[in-house]
Amino acid sequence: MSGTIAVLGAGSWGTALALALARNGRDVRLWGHSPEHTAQLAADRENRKHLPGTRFPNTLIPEADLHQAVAAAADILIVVPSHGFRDLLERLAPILKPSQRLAWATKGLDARSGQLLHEVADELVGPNRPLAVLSGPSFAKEVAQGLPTAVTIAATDDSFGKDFARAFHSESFRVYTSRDITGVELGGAVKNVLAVAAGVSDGLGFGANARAGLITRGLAEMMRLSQALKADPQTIMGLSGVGDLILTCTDDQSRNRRFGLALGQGNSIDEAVANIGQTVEAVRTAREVYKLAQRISLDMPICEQVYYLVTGEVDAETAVRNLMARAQKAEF
Ligand SMILES: NC(=O)C1=CN([C@@H]2O[C@H](COP(=O)(O)OP(=O)(O)OC[C@H]3O[C@@H](n4cnc5c(N)ncnc54)[C@H](O)[C@@H]3O)[C@@H](O)[C@H]2O)C=CC1
Ligand SMILES: O=C(CO)COP(=O)(O)O
Repeated sequence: MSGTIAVLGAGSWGTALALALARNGRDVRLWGHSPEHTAQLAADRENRKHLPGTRFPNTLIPEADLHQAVAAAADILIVVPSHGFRDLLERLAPILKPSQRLAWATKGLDARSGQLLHEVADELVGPNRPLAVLSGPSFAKEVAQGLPTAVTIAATDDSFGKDFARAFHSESFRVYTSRDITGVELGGAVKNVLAVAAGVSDGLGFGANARAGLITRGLAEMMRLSQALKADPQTIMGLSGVGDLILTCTDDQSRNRRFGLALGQGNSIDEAVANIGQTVEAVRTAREVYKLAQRISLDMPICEQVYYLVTGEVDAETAVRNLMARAQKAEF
């Protein structure tokens, strides 16, 4: 990755990643789907409105026009919420050049088909285009502030993986490479669902034992799903699996955890989503993970109860009772 990188998606994560790339000496075009928001970013290069103290380097250029952002770029990084991933790829398909490689930092599954995002990318802009995913324990605000962070980049193509990692890698942003796209994507999607469960438990005041139990049994569900989909179990023990699971289940910067906390404290789904005011991926991902587990007859009881919660079929206390009432079984 030596030329300009187009970061498509100017929410908190796209902006933080654009900052990380630009600070690392890369030319970046940052496209957002709201022209007003992009204009505001261009007018406020000190980033005072969103995150004071995170000035945009001169090499970071907000761009309201998708075609211009893509035309200027050697490679593309998508950072829109998962519900916008397929639509954006459909817009990109006719304008991407064959030489442009495609990466994303979106966490979730395709809401229309339940597919993993690399399957959607392969279908819409493949089949031979190098693809990569960036994931791991990384709150946008901390990355934007330049605080130490470690993530994983999994790529279909070793040279793309290495180039993309190099574009980000710095003293404050450590990037590990992987070939296991499926495992990295699964970890990033499922941890959001489990963070809701951890939040619910804490919102109900269940304490530290319950939280640690949920994280550990949640990890077992993540592992089971990754094995069923032929991902590498080691990936689940890495940054994009257990690393992000711990981060998201234990720190209130997580929107998914805060969503669960709000439900545990008796708020409705709509109230919780409105109060957070940003993307809460698990509201959709819980549905997709549930359907996937059903399709392949996989036991994922915590994810299942989160699905019943987000579809309004149970309340927080019933979800917990349902989990605790399960038959006794061997741990492994
Ligand atoms: N914020 C974080 O700390 C991290 C977020 N992520 C992931 O990054 C993705 C994006 O999340 P955030 O930037 O945090 O969300 P955000 O809520 O901060 O911003 C989302 C942005 O996407 C735009 N948007 C909404 N619908 C869209 C569509 N259909 N097409 C294009 N753009 C659309 C919104 O205008 C907004 O600017 C999610 O999948 C999230 O899980 C991953 C790691 C860290
Ligand atoms: O993925 C994240 C950190 O790695 C952000 O989590 P939330 O979307 O729950 O805020």
